[in-house]
Amino acid sequence: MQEPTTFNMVSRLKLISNSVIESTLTYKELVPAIEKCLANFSAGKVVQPLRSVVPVEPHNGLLFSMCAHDTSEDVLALKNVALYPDNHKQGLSSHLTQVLYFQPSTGALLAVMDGESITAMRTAAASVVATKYLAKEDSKVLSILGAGVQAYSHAKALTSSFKFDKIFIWNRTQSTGEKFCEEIKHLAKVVKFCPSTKEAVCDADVIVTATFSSTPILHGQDLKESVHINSVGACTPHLRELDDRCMELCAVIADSRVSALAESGDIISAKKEVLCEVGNIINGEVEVNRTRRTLFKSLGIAVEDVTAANLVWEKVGKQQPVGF
Ligand SMILES: NC(=O)c1ccc[n+]([C@@H]2O[C@H](COP(=O)([O-])OP(=O)(O)OC[C@H]3O[C@@H](n4cnc5c(N)ncnc54)[C@H](O)[C@@H]3O)[C@@H](O)[C@H]2O)c1
Ligand SMILES: O=C(O)[C@@H]1CCCCN1
Repeated sequence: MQEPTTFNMVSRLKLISNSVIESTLTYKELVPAIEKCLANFSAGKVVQPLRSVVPVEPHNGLLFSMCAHDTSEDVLALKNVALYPDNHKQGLSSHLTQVLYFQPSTGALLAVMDGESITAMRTAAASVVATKYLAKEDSKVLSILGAGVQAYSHAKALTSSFKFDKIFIWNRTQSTGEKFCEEIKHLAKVVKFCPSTKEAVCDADVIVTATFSSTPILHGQDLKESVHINSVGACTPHLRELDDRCMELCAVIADSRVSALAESGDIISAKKEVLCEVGNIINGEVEVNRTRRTLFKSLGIAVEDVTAANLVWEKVGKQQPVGF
């Protein structure tokens, strides 16, 4: 009998497309699953090395490799992200990603999933969890800086979990920002484009920063006394979205302390302490005063992809015939 090898196992491999994933994942299921995995992560139940990053300098690209084993759920996966900010010029997404989903008991590859919606939705779900624990309960004004994939998933996820009366949008390119406002106008009574970040954030209770900026776009002097920020961009040491004053004013809570100290340009440049991980708050180990200024520094961690991929596998992967 022929021994199973990687190559003859390929005939049983499931390939799961983005359209299938988009119609499968819901925030209703994803948010509690992400909350649980962030709690598991901070309780030491996840084996996850710091992700590796290969710069592809001639093409202004970065190739990330992110792997984790959630030992309490026994789920194993690896995500690749090709981050090419200039891809838009060729009509391609700036993040091209795949998730490899393994059988933990044998290491056999069970599925290759398109990572686009997984990345968009699990990142927004993590921000929902942070907002649940860190923002004021009566938050009514949401501000989003950016109008790309993450801006959209955050608008959808945050409004599906909390009720905002007003959403203020700023984007570097005004026409894209206005188009984005039109797309999300059903999500709040008022959805308005603001020509400056100051106008967009000065009344905000919750702020999302989701851009490729390499210099600060959010300034501490523009923040209210009480505000919660989900900072999603600036995930490499040379990028910044928040100025030093903003970093000084906020208590910083990360998805992963190790990732934040190694990867966040805002934390590294401002030499800012990380108070705790969001998982420490979920696990009841740390209490944070919601009426002060709080900042969730989201780097994106592999266990979030592992969790989202597992939901996809449980809902459609097992049943799906081989191939797309
Ligand atoms: N924390 C996480 O888990 C996580 C996950 C995925 C993406 N990200 C990061 O979030 C950010 C947004 O990702 P996306 O998928 O929405 O990308 P996208 O390509 O869809 O959108 C990029 C946005 O950044 C804006 N932008 C580009 N250059 C800018 C500049 N110099 N100044 C200000 N704005 C600028 C664009 O106008 C657009 O609104 C990126 O930094 C990305 O790496 C983080
Ligand atoms: O966690 C992620 O999926 C992304 C990869 C690219 C950099 C930002 N974080």
